[in-house]
Amino acid sequence: MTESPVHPALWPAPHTGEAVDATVTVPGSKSVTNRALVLAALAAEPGWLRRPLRSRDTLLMADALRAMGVGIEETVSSSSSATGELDGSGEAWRVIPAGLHGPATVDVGNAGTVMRFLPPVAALADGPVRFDGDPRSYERPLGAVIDALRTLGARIDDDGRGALPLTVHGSGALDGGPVEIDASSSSQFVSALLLSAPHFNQGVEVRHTGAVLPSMPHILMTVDMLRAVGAQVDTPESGGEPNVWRVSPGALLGRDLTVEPDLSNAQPFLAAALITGGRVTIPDWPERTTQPGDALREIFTAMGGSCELTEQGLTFTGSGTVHGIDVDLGDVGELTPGIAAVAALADSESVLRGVAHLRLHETDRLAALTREINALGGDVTETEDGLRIRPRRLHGGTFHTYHDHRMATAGAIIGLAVKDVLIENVATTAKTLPDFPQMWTGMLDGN
Ligand SMILES: O=C(O)C1=C[C@@H](OP(=O)(O)O)[C@@H](O)[C@H](O)C1
Ligand SMILES: C=C(OP(=O)(O)O)C(=O)O
Repeated sequence: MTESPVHPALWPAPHTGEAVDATVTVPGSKSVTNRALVLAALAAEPGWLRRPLRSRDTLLMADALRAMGVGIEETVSSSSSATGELDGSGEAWRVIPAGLHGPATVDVGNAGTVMRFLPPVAALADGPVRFDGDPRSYERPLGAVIDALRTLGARIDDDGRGALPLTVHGSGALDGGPVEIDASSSSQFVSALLLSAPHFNQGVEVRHTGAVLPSMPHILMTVDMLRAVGAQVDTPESGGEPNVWRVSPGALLGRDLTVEPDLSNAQPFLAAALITGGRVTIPDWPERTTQPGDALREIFTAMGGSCELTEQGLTFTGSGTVHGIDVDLGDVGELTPGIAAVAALADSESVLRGVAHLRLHETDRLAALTREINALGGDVTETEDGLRIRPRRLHGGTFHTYHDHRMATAGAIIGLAVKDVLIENVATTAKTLPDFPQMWTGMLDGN
């Protein structure tokens, strides 16, 4: 772990001895919103994005596309926004595609989706696009995307480390064609190349050469969303070769898309029902989805409790006991911090497998979870590809978050069951869920 705990603000995590009983409306999916923005920006006609997530990661994506010339306007139902700024008051974004222009500057923050999905878009711009971001963005893997784009015809200046900061010198078009890529450290490498590929002269054929490929549902999300805007995509699931995806060149439709709630952001609220033996309903839980958070129905049921999907949404009911679990989370890695928090409160040991790549997420999540749960009296050890968690009686203390939104929500889960837990820099949840503290206290008030 390279970062040290720095932020002074400490948030007393709400604690309760009672079963929670609440309905929690969760804002839109980060992953869907940021894909939809890219695809709408590349479409041949304007489109709508309804109930988009407004959070740091998605506002950075919107700002970056705007910097390259795309129109993104906030609309409200009764009157239109005076300035067109994305101030969060509107209900939908209207995306008006335009020729992509440089020079432009893109701040990726610490958003994996922005730092991976946009360099291929920038390669289509007619001038240089400079990418920079938070200190952690310099450490997150990007070299495979840079190399792949060079193979496909792009000119990119970086400092030779295969990471940010960098400049993509867009020339208005990209050849495209076949490319090999090792995406074992992030599925976002594959998604990035596929999303822009309808605009490459020859489309793309992406061949993953690595030993493992994490977060497969997120690649399926990319493929589904591409097809929904008219792209032709051949995949291993549609009878193609294993680990090979092909996208044909072609125009994309402007669509009217309503974004599903972010099921990974629903996780802490479902966890609250599980660990307090309570009940939480998440409205608008989709019947079918590619979001990895849907796996929580199975995982949290195996850890105790039950769930029911009705017209009201997904209701999860805790049984009053929490069991440990032995599970491969390779497909659903972003759920690991929340599952680790619940596992620390369980009645038996857990082993979380298949998530070595989490060492390169917002922070080294395996090290951060181990250090912070153990600082509260826990017994967590890192394995080669995950965590072994032996539940212990935990005590209060400061839970550091390392600029990682999911560390903050993991700490809040523990604080619900353990008195006097202080979350350092809970504001880091703004990456994907700016209202988290209010939503969390609202849940305890039964809202
Ligand atoms: O494509 C996406 O929207 C995402 C893919 C996953 O990344 P990795 O494959 O790097 O884990 C996931 O963890 C991240 O939160 C979002
Ligand atoms: C890994 C995550 O984010 P990013 O999109 O920045 O990779 C996450 O949200 O858990």
